[in-house]
Amino acid sequence: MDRASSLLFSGVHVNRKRFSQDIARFQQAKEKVNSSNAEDEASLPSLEAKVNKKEKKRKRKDKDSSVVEGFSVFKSSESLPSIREKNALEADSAMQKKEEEKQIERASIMRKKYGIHISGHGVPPPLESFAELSSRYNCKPYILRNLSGLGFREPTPIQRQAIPVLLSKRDCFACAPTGSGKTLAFLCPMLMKIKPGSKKGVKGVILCPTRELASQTARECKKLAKGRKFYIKLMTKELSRCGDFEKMTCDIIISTPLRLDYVIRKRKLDLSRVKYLVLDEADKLFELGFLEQIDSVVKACSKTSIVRSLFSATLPETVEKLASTVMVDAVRIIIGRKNSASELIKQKLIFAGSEKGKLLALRQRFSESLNPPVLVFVQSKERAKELYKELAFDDIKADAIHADLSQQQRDDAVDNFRSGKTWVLIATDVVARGMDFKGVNCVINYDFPESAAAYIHRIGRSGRAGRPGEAVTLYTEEDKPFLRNIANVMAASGCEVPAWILALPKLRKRKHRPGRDSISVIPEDAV
Ligand SMILES: Nc1ncnc2c1ncn2[C@@H]1O[C@H](COP(=O)(O)OP(=O)(O)OP(=O)(O)O)[C@@H](O)[C@H]1O
Repeated sequence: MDRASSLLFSGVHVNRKRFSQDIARFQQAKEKVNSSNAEDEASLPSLEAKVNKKEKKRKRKDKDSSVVEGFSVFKSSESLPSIREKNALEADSAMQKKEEEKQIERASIMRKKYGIHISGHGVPPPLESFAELSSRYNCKPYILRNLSGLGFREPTPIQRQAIPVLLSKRDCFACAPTGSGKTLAFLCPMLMKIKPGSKKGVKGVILCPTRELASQTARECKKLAKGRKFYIKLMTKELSRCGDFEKMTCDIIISTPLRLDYVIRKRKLDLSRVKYLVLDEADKLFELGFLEQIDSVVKACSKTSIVRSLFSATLPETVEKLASTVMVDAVRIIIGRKNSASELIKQKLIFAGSEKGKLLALRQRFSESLNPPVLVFVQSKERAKELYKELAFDDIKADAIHADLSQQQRDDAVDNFRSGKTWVLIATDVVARGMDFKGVNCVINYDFPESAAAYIHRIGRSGRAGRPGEAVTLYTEEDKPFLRNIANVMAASGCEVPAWILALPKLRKRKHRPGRDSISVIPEDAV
């Protein structure tokens, strides 16, 4: 008996004969079941394979899920350091933010201390010292050596702010008092950013309104570049006419607008690689007489990444507006009060009544005290010649400089005044801007200046680089209505001005250039 039937019938006595048919039927059914079991067994490998496959799949799934789980576990077990990393990063950025805030605060304290006013976004902090040129901007040692050789111990306010702005390749408007070191403020970044001796053309252009100023700037540039093989060229008349610019190595060109415009028009010089363009005495350069030439130079300096800058002691809003059409995202830097005279200059107004009265007043002053070097400004070359003739009769070492002289004569007049051979230099406005005659003790406005800006620049020939200076302005009845403009400048720089002058009516007319009686009192045949 097989096991199933024995279990089914255990302990039960069955009459096999009586139930033989049922047993036979049961037997058939059992065989059927057995045969079907046998069939099932035959198909077992495939089923097992299926099960195995399923099992494998499950295991793989499990494995996969364990991988995923593992990964997530790994993630969560690795997330500790990552959280730490995140925290560290956050702490770092918080510290960085704090440091930035401190820097901003330090910068604003320094700006306050030095009277630096800025507008524009992301303006770099001012320099604390020249040494920062190395630490912050990787400046080559020769510049620091030259600065120290020139006796410049610390940067002036305009240098503190304009140098970082230009080094960060931002266009800029810079307005700072006369004699406050604007020249170095634009020369220094230019030399730092230009590779000397490149054969690829001019990289720096400086425009000045007069040949004298261009020549002075070229000399200053060479002093600062000493020790490096820079090719710095002053655009003289001869160079503009005969220079072969294609064969010439030239890193920096310093020129008046007229000369540079000439070579551009003659297609002698390619300025398309210029990286730095400086307009010194910018408000003068934006006057009608220069405008076309400036336009031609600005167009010729066509590099898109060019850095353009405007410098002057006087920058009227009209000029800023006009210039802003060619500037990109410019920073504006004002030192002290905009369009004001240097506070180092003691300013005086003297009423002389008439033209004759002016000559008397001048003679009297020179007889009482002549403290050379003295600069005397007149309004025209004719008047410069006349006054020179008058003073030549007195025992004064005087000379004159004006546009009727040859270039050589003008250079000699400047050199003799600089070296002390000339005590009194009679000049037109040709030397009113930018000229750095060291130690001019007094500026005398023999003829009333034509505008407040002209006044600021003229008197700014004294009181330079921290030294005190004096300015005397003679006026006649005719000049009285224009006194208020000058008096405002005087008052703004802390000089005393009579109340009646400040109460004079405002004038619409800006320029004052009246016809004046001749200075000469000496008969023509006596000369
Ligand atoms: N950091 C400095 N320390 C001492 N002297 C300096 C410094 N920088 C420039 N100077 C000197 O100051 C004098 C005036 O400088 P600069 O001619 O550049 O003045 P400026 O601001 O351009 O004046 P202006 O408006 O009349 O053109 C120069 O004799 C120059 O050598």
